Amino acid sequence: MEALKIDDNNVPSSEKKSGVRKIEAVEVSKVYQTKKSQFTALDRVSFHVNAHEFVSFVGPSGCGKSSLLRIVAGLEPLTSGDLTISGHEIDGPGADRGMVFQSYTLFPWLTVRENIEFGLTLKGVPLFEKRAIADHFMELVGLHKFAKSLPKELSGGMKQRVAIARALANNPEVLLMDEPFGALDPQTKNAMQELLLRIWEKEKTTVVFITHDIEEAIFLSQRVYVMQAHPGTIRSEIVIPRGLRYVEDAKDSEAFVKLKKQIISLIGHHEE
Ligand SMILES: Nc1ncnc2c1ncn2[C@@H]1O[C@H](COP(=O)(O)OP(=O)(O)OP(=O)(O)O)[C@@H](O)[C@H]1O
Repeated sequence: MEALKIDDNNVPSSEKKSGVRKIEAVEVSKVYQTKKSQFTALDRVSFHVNAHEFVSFVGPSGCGKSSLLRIVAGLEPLTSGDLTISGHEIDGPGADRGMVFQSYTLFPWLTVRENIEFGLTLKGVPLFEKRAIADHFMELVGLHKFAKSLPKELSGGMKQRVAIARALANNPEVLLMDEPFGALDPQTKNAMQELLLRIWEKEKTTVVFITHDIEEAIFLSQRVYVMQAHPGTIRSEIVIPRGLRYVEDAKDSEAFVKLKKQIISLIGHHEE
């Protein structure tokens, strides 16, 4: 794995400190068994995510991004290697991990409030507490006026805001996001990125984010793992200077564009 050297003078010292390891993957491989053959989707992938960190994975289609996230979510078993969350091996889905997918996964027959309260209802959280938690997260994603709306009455961006609120309401240690804004129009996508950053800064949830969109990964993350396909491996780990996104028109700044080009060339080189 090759590490790019990026000037991180803008990164506040608090972000430079190596934090507590939340997720640790050591040589994780995933081999899918089809009827006739085997397919290695991930080949000895090692990475880590510190507590409260925002880490993205980018890479060409088929490099195993979704497989990786599904393994971390416990939805898919790994074939070999070690994968721990807070030091514990992952052996299935758990309340410590919340998921937000690209496709809208809200319950269509439940209102916004009921969708957000769903996990809390399952856990038997008392009504008063449940209401207060849902109120907090509806406020956080700006949907308090839509508490009684059904998903079909909401736009795509609003549905994803409910999905984020629903995941966070369960107080997960890690938020796993698989192309959550992939189906949104550019304007809504930008607004959602800003919202997610505000939420992350406020709640300090650990976020693992999968995206095709290099610009999105640079804008949101503290670190980006660049993957390559055939077989899926990690090509590079890039530390994103935090100051990068806090300048005006951040995505058009020289440093941002330079970084984007570097990542494109890393991915492009291996897509040939
Ligand atoms: N259940 C499965 N059985 C067999 N092969 C699979 C299975 N799931 C994924 N694969 C293969 O593993 C590889 C990695 O798939 P994965 O969806 O993880 O990649 P990805 O990087 O998320 O792709 P994309 O960006 O296109 O969503 C692909 O070649 C895919 O065809």
